[in-house]
Formats: sequence, structure tokens, C-alpha cells
Amino acid sequence: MKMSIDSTVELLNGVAMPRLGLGVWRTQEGEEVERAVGAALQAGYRSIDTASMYGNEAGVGRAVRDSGVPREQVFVTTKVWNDQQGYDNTLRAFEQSAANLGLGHVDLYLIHWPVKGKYKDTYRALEELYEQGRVRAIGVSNFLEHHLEDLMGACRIKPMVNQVEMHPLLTRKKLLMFCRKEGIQLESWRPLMQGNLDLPLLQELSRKYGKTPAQIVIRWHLQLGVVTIPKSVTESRIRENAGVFDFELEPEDMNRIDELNENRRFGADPDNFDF
Ligand SMILES: NC(=O)C1=CN([C@@H]2O[C@H](COP(=O)(O)OP(=O)(O)OC[C@H]3O[C@@H](n4cnc5c(N)ncnc54)[C@H](OP(=O)(O)O)[C@@H]3O)[C@@H](O)[C@H]2O)C=CC1
Ligand SMILES: O=C1CO[C@H](CO)[C@@H](O)[C@@H]1O
Repeated sequence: MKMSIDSTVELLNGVAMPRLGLGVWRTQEGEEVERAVGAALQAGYRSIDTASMYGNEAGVGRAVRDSGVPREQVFVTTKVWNDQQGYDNTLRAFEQSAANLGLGHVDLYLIHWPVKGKYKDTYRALEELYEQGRVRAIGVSNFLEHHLEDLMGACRIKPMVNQVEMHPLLTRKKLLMFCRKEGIQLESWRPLMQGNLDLPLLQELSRKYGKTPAQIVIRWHLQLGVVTIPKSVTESRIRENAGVFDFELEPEDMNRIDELNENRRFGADPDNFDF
């Protein structure tokens, strides 16, 4: 029987988060981000992933407001950057992000990276914002098991989401299992390996299912129960990347994609970053 996938997952606090969103890193503030977000909302996306560090929160906000899609139907994530961490700084950073977006509440606010000595204080600010109703959900990004364990030993409200680098060359099975056990929703960044999709297996599955390599990879994320946020500024690809709810990868093909794992990062190591 075909495995149908709901368009949303339920977070620990009951909030519905879309399984597929548009990432907007390296999408320029102004016309570029407005066009990409506008095209995504038109194509049926209901989730946008930005960050204060991306410099395009204002454009995301304008595109959402101008889209004609009711605000409550769009799930907007932003993140506190590394040099904004600490309790007071984070509260200030949030005010700036919320003003940039101009959308009232933020749906999901994340700690962008686990800055040593700071992330617990940063998270206290997120808890405060959550309790004040300024954000509908809170979480973290680039947290490994030990960061999560450390944070969970100190926090009052469990993180609802952990957004990490994940794709067929970095499958993160242990972290995925850990997050599943804790009820923390795993969300994958760089899901398309930045467009490096020219792998023989992906080409083979593309022919088998009559889907593009990007669609095969996005579907693999979804069937693992992972929320994902492929980025594109190209309208046709934005639409293509959303065409993933009308087919199903067979279990053996899921396993073959899992086996591509090389523990290969395209981005930084959460235990060793210097930005
Ligand atoms: N929390 C964190 O630390 C991080 C979060 N992120 C988030 O994750 C999002 C996604 O990750 P990102 O690093 O952007 O990389 P992705 O894996 O999403 O790849 C994006 C690249 O793939 C290309 N592409 C998109 N769709 C297709 C397609 N169908 N076929 C071929 N190529 C395609 C895009 O080109 P084009 O745009 O030209 O169409 C772009 O060059 C980011 O935008 C950001 O929101 C990313 C990194 C770190
Ligand atoms: O969100 C982000 C976009 O990509 C960058 C480069 O990999 C990351 O460092 C950053 O966390």
C-alpha cells in the first residue's frame, strides 16, 4: 500500500509544522528573496526557513505579506546568530528579527549553532519568548547528542526541533534515532547537497520512479520522518522540489540511499566551528 505522508508533523507542543519548506540562505534580500518566497507560496509551500545571519528576513516578511496566503497558514522559522547569543542579547536579537519580518509572531525560533558557554543562556531567552507567546515553537540547530543532553539537563521546555546538516552522504542515523526517542523533530539542512545530485544511484532511481534526483532525495528525507528545507531561487526547481507527495520509494531503495552515507559534511562541524 502506498505510504501517504501528511503535509505537516506535530511538534511536542502540538503545533503543526510543514514537512517541506523553502530554505533561503544565499538568497539575496530584495527582489530575489521576494520572488523565491512568492513562487514557493504559489507552488503550495507553507514554510520558509530564514535566519538573522541570512540578511533577508525583511524580504521574506514582505513576500509572505504580499502573497495573499493568510499569515496563520505560513510557518516562518528564523534563528539567533552566534554573535547574538546570551540571554539579553538574544532577547534584543529577537526583537530585531521580529521587526525585520513584520509578521507578528515567529513560528519557530532556533539557536543557530551551539556556541559554547552561551547556548544555555540563549535558550532561556527562547523559553521566555515562548512563554510570552512571541514564538509558537522553539528549538536548536547544529546540536549533536551531547549538546542536546547538556541542554535538556538544564532547560524547562524541551527543544521541539533540531535542524542539522543531513543528506544521503551524511545520514546521521544515531542522531535521528536519538531525536525520535526524545520527541525532538529532526529537520535537515543542505538536503540536496547544494545541488551535487549527480550520483549513479540517484540517476538510476530517477529513471525507475520517473522523478528527478532532487525529488528522490527530498522524498527520502520525508519517508524518514525528517522535515526538510531545500533551497532554490529558480521557479521551476521550486515547483519541482514540491512534487514529492505523489510517489513512494520502496523500502529497499530507501536502504540503498542510506548506504550512500560517507559521513561527509559540506558544512561545519558542530564540535569545531569558529564563526
Ligand atoms: N541551520 C544551519 O546552520 C543551516 C541551515 N540551512 C538552511 O537549509 C537550506 C537548504 O540548504 P542549502 O545549503 O541552501 O542547500 P541545498 O541542499 O538546499 O541546495 C541548494 C542548491 O541546490 C540547487 N537546487 C535546488 N533545487 C534543485 C534541483 N531540483 N535540481 C538541481 N539543483 C537544485 C540550488 O540552486 P538554485 O538556487 O540556483 O536553483 C542551490 O544551489 C538553506 O537555504 C537554509 O535555509 C543551510 C545551511 C546551514
Ligand atoms: O545557516 C547557515 C548557512 O550555511 C552556512 C555555511 O554552511 C552555515 O554556516 C550557516 O549555519
